[in-house]
Amino acid sequence: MTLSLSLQVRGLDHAYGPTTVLQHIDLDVPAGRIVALVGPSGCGKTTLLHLCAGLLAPQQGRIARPAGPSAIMFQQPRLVPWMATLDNIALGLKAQGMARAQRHRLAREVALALGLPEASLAQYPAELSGGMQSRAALARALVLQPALLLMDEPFSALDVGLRGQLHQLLLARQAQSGMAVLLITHDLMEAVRLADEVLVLAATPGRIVARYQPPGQARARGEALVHRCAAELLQQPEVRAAFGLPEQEAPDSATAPPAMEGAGLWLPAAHCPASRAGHGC
Ligand SMILES: Nc1ncnc2c1ncn2[C@@H]1O[C@H](COP(=O)(O)OP(=O)(O)OP(=O)(O)O)[C@@H](O)[C@H]1O
Repeated sequence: MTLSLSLQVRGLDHAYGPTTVLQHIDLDVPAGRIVALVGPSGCGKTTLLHLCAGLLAPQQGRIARPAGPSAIMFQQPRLVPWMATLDNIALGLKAQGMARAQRHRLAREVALALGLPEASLAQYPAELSGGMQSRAALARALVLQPALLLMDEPFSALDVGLRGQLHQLLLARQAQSGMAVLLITHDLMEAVRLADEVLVLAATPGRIVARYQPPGQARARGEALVHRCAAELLQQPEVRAAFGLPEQEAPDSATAPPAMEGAGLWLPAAHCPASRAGHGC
């Protein structure tokens, strides 16, 4: 099956002054897929997301974005404090010039689908819980029906239950809409739980050192499979080195566990040329 490409990055380098923070980044996020970018603090994840969003200009290399609208979701909800929740959610539609009644109708629809109570829509952000603010931020992004959704650790400040709920809501919406999602996370388990492809970024300079495709559809992945896949990924020397973990000792063949069933497809980045990335390499 040929997947139409939504986001394509080729040969991207970026430096802040004399310091190179991203080197030779190649990635594809096809429509209808979630690609997770995982790596240690400071490896350049946010810089890469900002380049993909057009918030920073590429210094070298090229980025092709989809023709449709893009939306970005940050770690903090970043709601406008003096606007009611409904107006916050409808903000992007207002910027597109949509009439007030229509944008409020669409914003209400998405907000309720994401579990925000009707009463919260007239409240100001300071009156909402942290979880409700995160739902509002997700609603503000989804109401735009983006062809591309860029997410910078949007769930990292949430408790495990709420994070799980928002994961499910994101997957359900994504399955309906066919948008492409680039998700940045520190959390390997979250990456394996949600993504069609996990890219591991190492630091200094930031570069992709491993590409991993967890098996099956994200919505069908159970916890046990997610744990097994994350463990498999963490056995790879490139991934361990990226996260500063010590090398693993060679397994004792007498006591080594059997090969993991249902595990995903892993390749070090060097064995996965850009031309094949995202296409079942
Ligand atoms: N505007 C800037 N000017 C100079 N250096 C910067 C700037 N923004 C980021 N950096 C540096 O670039 C490197 C990558 O930063 P970036 O925020 O992209 O990493 P990250 O992987 O998102 O980190 P974290 O996971 O901690 O958020 C870091 O060393 C950071 O200090």
